[in-house]
Amino acid sequence: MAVLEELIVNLEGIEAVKFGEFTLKSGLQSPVYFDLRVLVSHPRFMKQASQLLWQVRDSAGPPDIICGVPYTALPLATIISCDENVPMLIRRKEAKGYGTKKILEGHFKPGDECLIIEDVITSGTSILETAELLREHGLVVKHAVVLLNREQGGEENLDQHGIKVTSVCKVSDMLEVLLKHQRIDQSVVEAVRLFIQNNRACLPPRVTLKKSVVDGLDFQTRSSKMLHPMAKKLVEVMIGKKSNLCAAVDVTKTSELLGLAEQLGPFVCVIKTHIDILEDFQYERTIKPLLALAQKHNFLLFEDRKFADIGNTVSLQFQKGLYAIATWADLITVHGIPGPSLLKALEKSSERCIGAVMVSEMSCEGNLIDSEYTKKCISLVESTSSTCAMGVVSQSRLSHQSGILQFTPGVNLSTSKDNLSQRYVSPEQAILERGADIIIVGRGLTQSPNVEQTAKDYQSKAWEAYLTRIQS
Ligand SMILES: O=c1ccn([C@@H]2O[C@H](COP(=O)(O)O)[C@@H](O)[C@H]2O)c(=O)[nH]1
Repeated sequence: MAVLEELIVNLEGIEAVKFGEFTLKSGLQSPVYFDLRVLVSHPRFMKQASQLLWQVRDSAGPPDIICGVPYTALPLATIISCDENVPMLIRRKEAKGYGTKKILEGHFKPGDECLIIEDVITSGTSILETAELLREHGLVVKHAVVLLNREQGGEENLDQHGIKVTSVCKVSDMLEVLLKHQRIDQSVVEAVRLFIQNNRACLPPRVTLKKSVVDGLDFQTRSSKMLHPMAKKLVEVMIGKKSNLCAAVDVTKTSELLGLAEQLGPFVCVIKTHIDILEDFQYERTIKPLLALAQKHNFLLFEDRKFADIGNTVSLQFQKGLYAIATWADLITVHGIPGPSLLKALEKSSERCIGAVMVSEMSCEGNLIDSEYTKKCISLVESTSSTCAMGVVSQSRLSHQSGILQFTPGVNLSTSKDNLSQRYVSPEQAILERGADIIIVGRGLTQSPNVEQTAKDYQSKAWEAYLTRIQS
């Protein structure tokens, strides 16, 4: 008998899988019950299960580290760790209230790729919780291996969050093996199949958005609290055009930039540039026509320069050089690392009252920003909102001051990630769950075969989500 087949038969034998009538935690009546916790009493099967889990891991190669979802998968992960000589992390369910107060035990480096080990997957919630914690600590999570997939939607749910699930065994495989070995009859197989089919599990909605007074306020009302003139101007454009869509036009030719600005212009409130990626930049041929399009279609220009140096250097980078950003941009991104001196330098370097937007969280997986840094960025933005800062780039609602605008990148309707660790959510998730005021969409727009129609679609989805948020 093949190892998997033998294991399945033995799992039934030790009552890790039972058939009958069971009332689940949710109140549902189920014809099947899985309890893989009993595996710990059967070392031979534990070993078999661990070996099979390791064998099915993605062909991408060994991970840097593994982490079992507490508690049932912890011993399985431990066996794999020792047998395969791969380091392991322990995730606590609650942080210790004393000593190091750690929630993750073990040594790791940010950027290490961590494979999650789990016994059973239903909706994927437990794997997702573990993955989010690991990601918050800078680990990269792309794969999870599970012993038993209940085929109730967990695999698909996790795919939406950039996690590929590989399972040793699916419920349907298990049923076939047990039928073959006459451990169950056809009527049980049918009953379990029907139950699984009718009870696909959804992930609970993400609740990253801390309920904030800001959520219930419309842009008109918030405008009266905005201290920065550029914030007020942007909100006026947004209300006028019913658009909270910012297009990130990351292209390398001036003609492409201008062509896309012409197509996108009617649907967006802002066009964001990385002006230094243009191969043929010429102030006269690039900036002048871009400014004309901004005027024609009534959008603002946002240079995503992400300044991060000492005041004097930033002041030069802002005003001088080929790009002379201070002469044309309405908004500019900055990092918080240098502290208040950077904002002061910007404020003194232009009379145009350009709005600074601080990158306080990033969308890419494995970034090194932690919650302490984020908090410091927010207090800097809030304390300078009358003079320089008008908003933040973030993945969640961080400021509860209604005058601060939140820009959220990492939005795409057709994919959940790119191949360089960018992560995406939908416009609705960005606005309703993460608190975005303005969504930033790049390739979702610029690589569309029908730019205008796609822009219209993002614009209406984002505006509808904003209307839903202020009404709820
Ligand atoms: O955390 C961040 C900060 C900035 N960006 C910028 O947004 C766009 C996103 O482009 P997509 O094609 O939609 O991925 C891009 O210009 C980034 O520099 C971000 O993605 N994440």
